This record gives sequence, structure tokens and C-alpha cells, in this order.
Amino acid sequence: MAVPSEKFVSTPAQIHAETRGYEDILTPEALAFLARLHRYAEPRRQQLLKARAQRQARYDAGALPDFRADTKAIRESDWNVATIPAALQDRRVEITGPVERKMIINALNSGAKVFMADFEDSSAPSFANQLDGQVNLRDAVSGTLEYRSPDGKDYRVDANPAVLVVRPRGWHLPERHVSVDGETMAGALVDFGLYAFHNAHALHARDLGPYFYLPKLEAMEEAVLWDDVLALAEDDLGLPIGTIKATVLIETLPAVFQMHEILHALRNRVVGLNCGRWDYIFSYLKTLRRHRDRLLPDRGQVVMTVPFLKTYSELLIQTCHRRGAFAMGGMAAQIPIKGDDAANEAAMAKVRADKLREVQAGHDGTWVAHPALVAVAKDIFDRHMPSSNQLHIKREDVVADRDTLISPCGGTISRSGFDNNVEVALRYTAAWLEGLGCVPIHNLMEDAATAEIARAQLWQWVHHGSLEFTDHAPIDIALFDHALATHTHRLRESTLPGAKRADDAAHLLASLTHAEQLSDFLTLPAYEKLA
Ligand SMILES: CC(=O)SCCNC(=O)CCNC(=O)[C@H](O)C(C)(C)COP(=O)(O)OP(=O)(O)OC[C@H]1O[C@@H](n2cnc3c(N)ncnc32)[C@H](O)[C@@H]1OP(=O)(O)O
Ligand SMILES: O=CC(=O)O
Ligand SMILES: [Mg+2]
Repeated sequence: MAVPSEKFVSTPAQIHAETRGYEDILTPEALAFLARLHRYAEPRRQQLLKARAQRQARYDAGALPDFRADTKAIRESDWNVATIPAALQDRRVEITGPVERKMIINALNSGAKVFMADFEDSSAPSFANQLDGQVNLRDAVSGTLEYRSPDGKDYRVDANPAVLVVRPRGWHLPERHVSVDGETMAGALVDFGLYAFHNAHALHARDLGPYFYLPKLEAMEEAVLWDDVLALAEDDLGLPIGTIKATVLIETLPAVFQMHEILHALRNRVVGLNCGRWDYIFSYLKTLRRHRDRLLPDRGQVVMTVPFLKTYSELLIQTCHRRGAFAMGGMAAQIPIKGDDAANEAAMAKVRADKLREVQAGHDGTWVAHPALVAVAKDIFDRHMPSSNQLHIKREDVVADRDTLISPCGGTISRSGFDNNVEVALRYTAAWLEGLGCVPIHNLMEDAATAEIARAQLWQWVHHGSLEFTDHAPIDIALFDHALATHTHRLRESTLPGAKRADDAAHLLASLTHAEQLSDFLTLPAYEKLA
């Protein structure tokens, strides 16, 4: 698509919040750049969000997702993605984490090849969190990032830090503090635009670029919009075409049927795809919400070896390697357990098993949630992936038909699984409302994606009716109300993250779980309550 020629629009984006301290992020030039991105992309973003709702209405009426007939030629013809830059050639271990100052330094120093700085699943997007993140990333890029902790420990970035990749919010989330022509801006464009605007030149001068992870795409057309936005940004910022690089998360069920198409749409800028397994499970639940034959069992039983997840990850590897793109693995939810060596070893064994499955399947790298897991994952990848990637493993043996990609999971719903979903959904939402986007709960990393699974399962289990626990007791909304009241009381009385917002979170969860329709995203109504 041709990029309009004028450099900057005359009316910049408007800010509706206190912004003292962020003057050098929200400069007139940066706001003009944001306005230009908005005017260019907003009409299409709105159409694409409408198209999502229309597709979902068809699934709710009984249709099932499938490969597209109109894009068969893209799937069947031969083409490759553009050359991958040197800095992204070896991505064996990537650490992810919120854009908090100390954590960015720890992540950059962790020994991982890449650090994905996250404005998304692990961020509660208060304007202050998002803007602090922009300040921190700008300082990381300019080499001035330092931090002194309240107890006087100094943090600074070592030599050879991880390569920085930034994940903006998904297409669905608004940024209510920024508007253009009276319209609220997309969070995605604010996060992307500010990072690209302030850092592109410094990165390009070091033979790097603004690199991004693009989340929650549901269709090829959404990738086309991203590609057009990246092209527009390159043009405005005077960067050579293809300087901006993207890795796309395949974390929705509709997107698994369009992986060739998504790579094709972004072929001048895409580097790989990633198995965003947690949102993918959420999307399976959400897309098939009305299909009683495809309800999911306890979260703990929905593991990567069940057929619908195994096939998804293997098809992703086959698709990427056919096109010369990297096939990144995903996140194991285990984190180190302090003060209990046996439990810690069991958790680490689970991470090792997960990473071994990934490298043996042909993935080119993987994700970890905590610095202590870098060495664990690296050890597995070093032993089983001697070169920098596994593009030569074509996985032509993988046959991934539509039915396997949406196959029922089997399994059971237990009282403890139900109760755990209530606890996790409540505690995560409450912490999120306090501004924390990622929290450990029962020694597992819980973020927006895992909380979405928990609350979507609860909705599904109480709304389908006549479902039973393993002990044959019926599952109903009264049980949910009771568990919610118990956990809300416990949280309110505790010193845990979220204690102060326990009642607000409980109110929100109750309304989402009682509602006739499954809400598309927990984070949309929660955003209304975010301070
Ligand atoms: C579904 C998805 O989208 S997955 C991607 C999104 N999710 C994530 O990125 C998860 C990121 N991980 C985290 O946020 C954290 O690891 C948590 C919240 C799960 C646990 O954090 P904590 O309770 O602080 O862990 P812990 O106390 O063991 O941390 C030890 C040190 O490691 C640091 N640390 C922990 N996780 C990270 C991380 N991901 N990146 C950088 N530093 C980290 C802590 O800041 C702390 O630093 P310090 O010793 O200098 O004070
Ligand atoms: O973003 C990653 C996921 O698993 O969701
Ligand atoms: Mg995700």
C-alpha cells in the first residue's frame, strides 16, 4: 500500500491526563507522529474489530474455524520472508517481563539472547505504567538506564545485553488518555509509536532496529494493517524499508488457520512466529464458547501434548521453516520456588521437559518468565540445537488438518480446578487494578492470558449447564458465588497484591461470570476501573 507523502499532520494527538515528568516522551513531534498513525490506521482497525465480532457470531451459530479458500494461493505458492538481521539470528532463549525499570535491567543482564519488554499480557496499562515503560526503554536504548533500589542496591546494564524486542498492546485495547480528532487512540499505536519515534534512529545507528512482538492477531488483514503501519513509520522516520522487524504471536485459534497468510502479509519485516500458548488456550475457549462438545477440562490438564495444542505448535514450526522464518516456542508457567528444594526441583523439571519437547519438535528458541530460568532453558537448547536455529528441520511429516486443530481435549473438571480458577481470576484482576500486570500465585506465573483462561472457563462451566465435577456434584453459579465470596474475604484481609482492590475485582468477576454472553476480554471492562 502506498504511504501518504506529508510528513507530519498539523494537529497532534491530545493528552487527557497529568503528564508532568513525561515531557520528553510526549513531545509535540511525538504527538504529531501518533496522530498520523491514528488517522492512517483507525478506520481499518475499527473495521477489523467489527470483522472479529462477525466471525464470532458465525462460530456462536455453529460454524467452526477453518483454512480460507480465498487465500489458498498464498499457502500453496513458493515465497520466503526477507533476510533476518544478524541480531535476531540466534534467539534460543528469550526472557519476557514488564517494562518496570529494575526488571528491564535484570532482563537485559540475564544471559538471554532477547528481552521482550512487555506492554501487554504482563502490564496493567495505567498511563503512568505505559509512560514509565517508555522512559525506561528510551534509557535502555541510549545506554543510560540505571536504578537504585529502596535498600540502596545499584543496578546498571552490563556489556552484551539481550536484544530488545517490544510488545505493544493488541489491536482491541484503547488508550483513553490519548485522542486524535476526538477519537480515542489504540493502545497498540501509542505503545508502538512512542517507542519507534524515540528509539528508531539510535537503534538503526547500531545496526539494530525497532523490533516488535505483535500480539493477539486474528486474521491476515490485521497483519496487513500492522505492515502498513510499520511501513508508514519507516517512511516518516526516514528509515530504510524493512528496518522495523516483527515477530507475530500466534495466540488465537482463528490465526492458526492463517499462518502462511500472516507471514506473507508481513514478509518484508517478519522474522518469525511464536506459540503464545496461554492466549491460544483462551482463544480456543472463547472461539468455541458455544460448542458444548469442545469444553475444556481443568487448566492443569490442558498441556502442550494434548492433540489440539501439539498440532498447533508443530504446524507453526512447519509453516515458519517453509518460509525461512523462526518458530519460537512459548512460556512454561513455572517459576523458581523459594525455600522448598524438592518443590523447586519438581518445577524446574517441568520447565526442562517443556523446553526439551520444544527443541526436539524443531523450535528455534523459547521463552522464560524469570532470570533463574535462562540457564535452564539455554542448557536444553545448547545441547539439542548446536547451530543458531533449526530452519533445516522442515517438519514435512506434520499433517495438521482442521479437525485436529480444533479437536476436543477430553479430561475432567475438579472442585480444586474450579476453586483455583476463582482464586487466580480474582487475585490477578485485583493486582491488575492496583497496577501490577504479572503476579506469582501458588508458584506459577499468572498474567492477563492465564487469568483470561481462568475466568472464561468459569463462564463456560456455569453457563453450559448440567456439568459435573469428578465426584458427580453439579456445577452451578451458586458454587461460583460461594467460592468468590470466600476468596474475596481472604484477599481483602491479606497483605497480598490486590488486597485493596479485592471488592472491585470480585464485582467485575461476578458480573462477567453471571453475564449471558462471554465478554471478549477481561482487560476491557477492567481498564474502566484501572486507576
Ligand atoms: C502469557 C504470556 O504472555 S507470558 C509473558 C508475560 N509474562 C511475563 O513476562 C512474566 C514475567 N515474570 C514476572 O513478572 C516475574 O517473574 C513474576 C511476577 C512471575 C515473579 O516475580 P518475583 O516474585 O519478583 O520473583 P523473584 O522474587 O523470584 O525475583 C527475583 C529477582 O528476579 C527479578 N525478576 C523476576 N522476573 C523477572 C523478569 N521476568 N525479568 C527481569 N527480572 C525479573 C526480580 O525483579 C528480582 O530481582 P532482584 O533480586 O534484583 O530484586
Ligand atoms: O503471550 C503469550 C501467551 O502465551 O499468551
Ligand atoms: Mg499472550
